[in-house]
Amino acid sequence: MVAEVINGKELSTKLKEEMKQEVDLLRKQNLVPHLTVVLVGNNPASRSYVNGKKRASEEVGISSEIIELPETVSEEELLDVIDKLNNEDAVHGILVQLPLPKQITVAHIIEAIDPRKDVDGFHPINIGKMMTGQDTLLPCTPYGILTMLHSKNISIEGKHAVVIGRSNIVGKPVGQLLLNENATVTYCHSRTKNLKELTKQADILVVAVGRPNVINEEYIKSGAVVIDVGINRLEDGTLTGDVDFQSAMKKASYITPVPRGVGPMTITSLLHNTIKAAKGLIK
Ligand SMILES: Nc1nc(=O)c2c([nH]1)NC[C@@H]1CN(c3ccc(C(=O)N[C@@H](CCC(=O)O)C(=O)O)cc3)C=[N+]21
Repeated sequence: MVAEVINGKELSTKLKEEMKQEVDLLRKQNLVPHLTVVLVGNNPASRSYVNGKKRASEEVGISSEIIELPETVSEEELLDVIDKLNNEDAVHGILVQLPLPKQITVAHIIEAIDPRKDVDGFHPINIGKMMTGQDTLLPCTPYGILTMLHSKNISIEGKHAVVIGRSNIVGKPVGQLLLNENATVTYCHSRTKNLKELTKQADILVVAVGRPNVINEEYIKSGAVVIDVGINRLEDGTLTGDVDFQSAMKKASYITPVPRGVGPMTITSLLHNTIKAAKGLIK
């Protein structure tokens, strides 16, 4: 079997065209969706991601701004910035780029964001709504992954989904979204003892480890759907996922590449959430 590649870049282009139409209509009603991104410090990867988000916003007509704060900013000062944005009616979405410097406790920042403006879907209220199956702003990477599966009409109900990774921003919520669509979900992580035994049972395998080449054909059941969430920058500057793509191609039915896979879909979800927040759909 040779897997079909799910091209996230192409899918995101198509979805951005649809969103542009919707934003054009909103603009005619004098509603200009606005995203504010807060960037702390000078991490080049963060800067590059933030620029990608701004560029994508412009493509669909969402207005966006980047607030840059120094690496030395205090938690109090950052909370102050968030408070102002919470109270600014023209700001519909607030995203604080992670990671943050160590003097700042991430949970304090996330909890300070108005849940209705939490376009990352990281606020505990939004996580709780997601867990209880209520409509809300969903975490961008997991939502992007579900959109990729839906785009290929890949059925989720009754399937065994194995998620490797248990971060709050990817592993845990992607498992929850798959469960919400009636998958049987297994979480694996660094303390899992029989990883290969478990991954070989997966109909849908989501790999969010953060290390290159941790999964190859030996870990994959024939015909499985393989979703690679890894973004690893190698020494020569190239990007690679967590999955050995060439090897996995031989076993999977569908596979997502890196780059041009999950990454662009994360940004597409952010735009979707910003439009949803602007429309005031989140109570
Ligand atoms: N508050 C917050 N929200 C985030 O959503 C968030 C974050 N912090 N911190 C960092 C991670 C990472 N992330 C990516 C988004 C797009 C690509 C992406 O578009 N990647 C392209 C390649 C881009 C390139 O060449 O550098 C691709 O995979 O094809 C990657 C990574 C969002 N994150």
